[in-house]
Amino acid sequence: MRDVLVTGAGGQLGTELRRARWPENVRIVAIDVSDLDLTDTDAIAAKIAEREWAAVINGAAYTAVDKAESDLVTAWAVNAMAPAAFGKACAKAGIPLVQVSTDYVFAGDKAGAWEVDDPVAPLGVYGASKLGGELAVRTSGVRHAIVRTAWVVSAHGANFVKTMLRVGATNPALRVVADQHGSPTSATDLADALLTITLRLIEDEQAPTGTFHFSNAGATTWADFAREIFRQSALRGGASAEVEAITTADYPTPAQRPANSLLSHRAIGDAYGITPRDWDVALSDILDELIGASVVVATETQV
Ligand SMILES: NC(=O)C1=CN([C@@H]2O[C@H](COP(=O)(O)OP(=O)(O)OC[C@H]3O[C@@H](n4cnc5c(N)ncnc54)[C@H](OP(=O)(O)O)[C@@H]3O)[C@@H](O)[C@H]2O)C=CC1
Ligand SMILES: Cc1cn([C@H]2C[C@H](O)[C@@H](COP(=O)(O)OP(=O)(O)O[C@H]3O[C@@H](C)C(=O)[C@@H](O)[C@H]3O)O2)c(=O)[nH]c1=O
Ligand SMILES: [Mg+2]
Repeated sequence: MRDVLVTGAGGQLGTELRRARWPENVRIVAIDVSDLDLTDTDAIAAKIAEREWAAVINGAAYTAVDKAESDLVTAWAVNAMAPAAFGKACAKAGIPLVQVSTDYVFAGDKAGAWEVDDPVAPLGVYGASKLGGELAVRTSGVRHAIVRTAWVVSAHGANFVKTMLRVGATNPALRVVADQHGSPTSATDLADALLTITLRLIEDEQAPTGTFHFSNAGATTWADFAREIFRQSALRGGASAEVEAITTADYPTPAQRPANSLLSHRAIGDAYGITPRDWDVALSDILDELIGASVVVATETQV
């Protein structure tokens, strides 16, 4: 049996990694803060030394983007120091580390999709702390894959889809920013991609390492994403609301966010043959789980 340690067990990604179709000889040991507090770097080293792990997927993070602006010590502890500790401990144990990172390492000022080696320039504490985690993993000497993703959504945990459905249930109209561009990512699809990468890293010492991008395919804005959520929700008899397109300036937040978050899939396609499906198709699976499958109304003539 190969044991794979997964942090962030109760998060969006951790939940989907637990549900993913791992081979029978792989056991997922998913842990949360009660098993291991990631601000305790000694405890991280002890957890890795505890047994012979096959690999580690660090799916936990401090993901409250606005809160991080005023809580930077905790954000840096979880997002940078913990990956550093995992990098060091996994290098010592000779096992691969899969670290998850974010589009928010980029400034968002590029016209096209961000390539893995494009210059990073985070706009806020969350992005900077995640970049710190990337740099620490890269310089730890561990065999690693850093997978940047963006706009992660799922039927579980806190995310934009669930926020829209909750707020849309009691409000006829919502104001949503229309000048931030990106691709939503189903946590289920991200988990599948990480499964592929992790298994290759376990099985093959020569498996591709380095930095990769994964999101679902297709570009949208938060406003158009919200519209599609309500369109598909209404088809299922769920909440619906009008979406008023606003600018980032109309929606002030503590943290600045990138205007363009689009991630290129070139590296992950070349190295691992992973080609993501369209984001609106992935969204449909999430709404099936949250609301139920779409109702097909039969138009029968009553006699
Ligand atoms: N969500 C998104 O839109 C995006 C996420 N990412 C990255 O993807 C990865 C997965 O994110 P996602 O699943 O959405 O995040 P979630 O916020 O859903 O889950 C994060 C998990 O990390 C845990 N965690 C936080 N602090 C600690 C700590 N001190 N010790 C142990 N566990 C802790 C949380 O536990 P608890 O809830 O108990 O605090 C939670 O289970 C992260 O690396 C994130 O940075 C990248 C781009 C977009
Ligand atoms: C709820 C709401 C949000 N917005 C805006 C704010 C923001 O620009 C955008 C999305 O809101 P969120 O709160 O989901 O944004 P945010 O938490 O910044 O999402 C980010 O999380 C981190 C962890 C990442 O790594 C990123 O990839 C990204 O997914 O929509 C509105 O315009 N209207 C609204 O009613
Ligand atoms: Mg958020």
